[in-house]
Amino acid sequence: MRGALFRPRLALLNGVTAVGGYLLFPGEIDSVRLGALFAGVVLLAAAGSALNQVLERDIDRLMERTRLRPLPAGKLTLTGATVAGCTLLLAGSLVLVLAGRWLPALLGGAALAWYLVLYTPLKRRTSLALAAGAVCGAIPPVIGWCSAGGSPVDYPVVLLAGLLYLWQIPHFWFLQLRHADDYRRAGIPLLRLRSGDSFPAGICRLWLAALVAGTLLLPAFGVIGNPGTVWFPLLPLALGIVSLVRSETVIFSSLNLFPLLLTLLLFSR
Ligand code: HEM
Ligand SMILES: CC(C)=CCC/C(C)=C/CC/C(C)=C/COP(=O)(O)OP(=O)(O)O
Repeated sequence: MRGALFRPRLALLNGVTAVGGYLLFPGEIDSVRLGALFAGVVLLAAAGSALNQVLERDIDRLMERTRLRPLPAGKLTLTGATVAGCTLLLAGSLVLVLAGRWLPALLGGAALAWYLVLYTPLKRRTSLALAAGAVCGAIPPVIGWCSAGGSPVDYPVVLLAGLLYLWQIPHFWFLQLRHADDYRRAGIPLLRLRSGDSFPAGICRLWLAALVAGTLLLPAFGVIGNPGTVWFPLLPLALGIVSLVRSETVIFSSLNLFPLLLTLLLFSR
């Protein structure tokens, strides 16, 4: 997906995590509202990707990983990418409003604003931008929970969003380990614990252990209920095994399954 303006896999997985938030809410499943929620979040996440690439077209040109994207590759004009992103932004917001409530659309707009106005500029200045960026990716399940009728501060969705927040840190760190030279070339600051050192993979694995521990809390708080609890131990077990693998590329690809597997467990509630 190195040349995708909308980064479809990232957008679809954000839609999946929004569905997870919807399924977590106790009550009847309204399939039309669920479909509108999924479509709305996917459209907003795709809009975010396109507008992020408009803002980052200069550094995307400098990195092997992103130089084939439509803007640096000259396949799309700046106006074309901006119009595409704004069109998806409007479409996604409209679909979320038509799904029946204003709050999900407001949360979606807030997540995009946070991503484009805060995270994207901050990323050029400090490696701690990641802590801000992870807020964006933790919002889709809250959108789903609110679309089902819940409040953003209900503890089950706070726990689910908190776990997704935790997951995004190693999700990015293992990518950063693989593309460190790319990021240095683009002048993007990377987290280092001591000046000059490259980032120790050990910290990433320690964080994965924390993610396993956080995942184990889900049944304790009733987030995963029967019959999901029968299958549940497979998730932290798989996560624990992945964290022992040597290849950072394999860990990055395997970690991308985490939000999907978590949502499947919520389907089985
Ligand atoms: C702090 C938050 C996040 C950061 C910094 C981040 C960073 C990245 C980066 C840099 C890539 C590589 C993209 C490329 O090379 O084109 C990527 C890929 C990906 N991200 Fe994230 N991401 C974040 C949050 C999320 C969230 C919330 C999701 C979904 C729930 C997600 C799902 C994915 C997927 C599925 C890929 C693989 C895309 C592909 O290969 O096409 N990410 N992420
Ligand atoms: C509901 C809704 C719209 C939620 C927002 C979901 C969203 C856009 C999550 C992605 C978060 C993120 C920081 C991606 C990486 O961008 P990057 O610029 O670091 O990646 P890059 O280097 O590949 O461009």
